[in-house]
Amino acid sequence: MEYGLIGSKLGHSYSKIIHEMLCGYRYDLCPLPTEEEARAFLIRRQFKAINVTIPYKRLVMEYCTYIDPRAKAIGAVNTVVNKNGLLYGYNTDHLGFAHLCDAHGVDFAGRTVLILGTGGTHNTTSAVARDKGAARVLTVSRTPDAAKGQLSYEEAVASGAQIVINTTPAGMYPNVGVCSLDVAKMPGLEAVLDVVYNPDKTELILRAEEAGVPVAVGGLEMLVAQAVYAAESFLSRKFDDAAGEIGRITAALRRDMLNVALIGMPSSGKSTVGRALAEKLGKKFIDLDEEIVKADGRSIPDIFAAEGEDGFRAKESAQTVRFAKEGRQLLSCGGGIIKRGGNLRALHQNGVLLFLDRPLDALTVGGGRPLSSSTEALKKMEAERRPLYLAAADAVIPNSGTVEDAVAAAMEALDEIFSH
Ligand SMILES: Nc1ncnc2c1ncn2[C@@H]1O[C@H](COP(=O)(O)OP(=O)(O)OP(=O)(O)O)[C@@H](O)[C@H]1O
Ligand SMILES: O=C(O)C1=C[C@@H](O)[C@@H](O)[C@H](O)C1
Ligand SMILES: [Mg+2]
Repeated sequence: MEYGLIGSKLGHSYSKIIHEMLCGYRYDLCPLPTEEEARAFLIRRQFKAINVTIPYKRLVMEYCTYIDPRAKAIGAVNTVVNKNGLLYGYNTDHLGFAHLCDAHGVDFAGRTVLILGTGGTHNTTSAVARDKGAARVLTVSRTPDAAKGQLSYEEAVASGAQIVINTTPAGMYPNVGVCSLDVAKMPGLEAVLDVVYNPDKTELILRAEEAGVPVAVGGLEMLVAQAVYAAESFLSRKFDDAAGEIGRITAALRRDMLNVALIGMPSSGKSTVGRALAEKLGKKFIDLDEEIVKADGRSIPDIFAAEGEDGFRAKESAQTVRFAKEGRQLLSCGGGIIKRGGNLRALHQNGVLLFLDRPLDALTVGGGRPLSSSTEALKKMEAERRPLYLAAADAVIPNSGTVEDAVAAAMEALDEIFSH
C-alpha cells in the first residue's frame, strides 16, 4: 500500500473517494480489526503515508519519531508520513474543523461553547474553539463527571452557550433521528456544528435549522478539509487554493452521495422523468409508491378502500423514513408526500427535493389514482398543493416539453444546487 487509511472498521469511510478525486493517487482502505494487527502494520511500515481513524489515533503516536506539537497537545495523530523509514505524525482533523468554522463564519471570540461528547474528537474541537478565542468551553456528557465540570444534557440547555459542537455518534447512520440536546430551548444559539456527516443533516442539525439557528452545518466539509490537508503532508506540497479544492470536492461528494427526490402532482412525470434522471446521475431509482405496494401486498386503491387516506399516509411515511436515510438514490415520491411535514424533513436530511411542474391540462384524470378522479378534483388538488410543493422544493423543474427536456432542466438545477 502506498497511501490509505487504517482503523478498526472502515466500511463507511469516504476517504478513498475524496483522496482519489483530489490527487489521482491510489488510496486503499485497510481495516485492522485488532490492536495486534495495527501494531504489526505500523512496525512493518510498508506505506508512503496513511490516515488513521478510530481507535488508533493515539496508538500510532508510539511509532512516530516526530509528532507535530498540535497533534501532541490534542493527543491524537490522524496523518502519518513515512520519510525514509521514520514516521512523522500530524493532526489534520483540527485544521479540518477550523476550516469548517471559518467557511461558515463562526465567531468564537468571547463565546461559551458546548462540546457534546468526551471521545477523541472532543479534544480536537475544543483546541480549535480555544484557539479562536472562546471564553468558556464546556463538556456535555450523558454520564457527566461533576469533578471535571461536565454538564448533563439538561444542564447544557441552561448554560447560556452560543455555540454547540457535537462530537458523539448520536444521529449517525443507521441510527438517524437521535438527538439529546433540546436546541429549541436555547434562544441565544449562533452556531450548531456536527462532526457527523452521514446523514448530511443529523437530527441535531435539522432541529437547529428549525429553531432558526443562523449557522447549522454537518461534518462533510470537515472530513474533506482534513483529507486535503493530509494530502499536503503526504505529498510535501501546498495546494495553490486549498479552500477551493475543499469546496470542489465537498460539492462533488454531496452530488454523488445525496438523494434526489422528485415531488409533484400525480401523473406529473415523477416516475418517468425520475427513471431517466436516475440513469443520468448514476443513482438507484426507487419509486416510493411501488415500495408501499411491495411492503403491503395490496394495490394503492385497495389500501385506500380498506384503510382510507390516513392508513395510506402512514404507510407512505414508513417507506419514506426507510429510504430517505439511505443515499445515492433517485426517489420518485407519491403526489401527496407533502401532506406530512415529517416526510419532507426525512427527505431533506440526506437529499435535495425537486418539484416537477407539469401543466394542469397535461395531468391524467383517473388512472388508478384515488384522489385524481375528475378534472375538478385535480384542479382543486393542484390549488391546494402547489404552495406546498413550492415551499418544500430546492428547485422547480418544468415538465412541459419532452422527458429529455425535463431531465436536462433537472441536471442544470442540480449543478446549481451542488455548486455551493
Ligand atoms: N414530458 C413528458 N412528455 C410526454 N409524456 C410525459 C411527460 N412526462 C410524463 N409523461 C407521461 O405522463 C404520464 C404520467 O407520468 P408518471 O407516471 O411518470 O407520473 P408520476 O408523477 O410518477 O405519477 P404518480 O403520481 O401517479 O406516481 C405517463 O404516461 C408519462 O409517460
Ligand atoms: O472516516 C474517515 O475516512 C476518516 C475519519 C477521520 O478520523 C479522519 O481523521 C481520517 O483521516 C479519515
Ligand atoms: Mg409515479
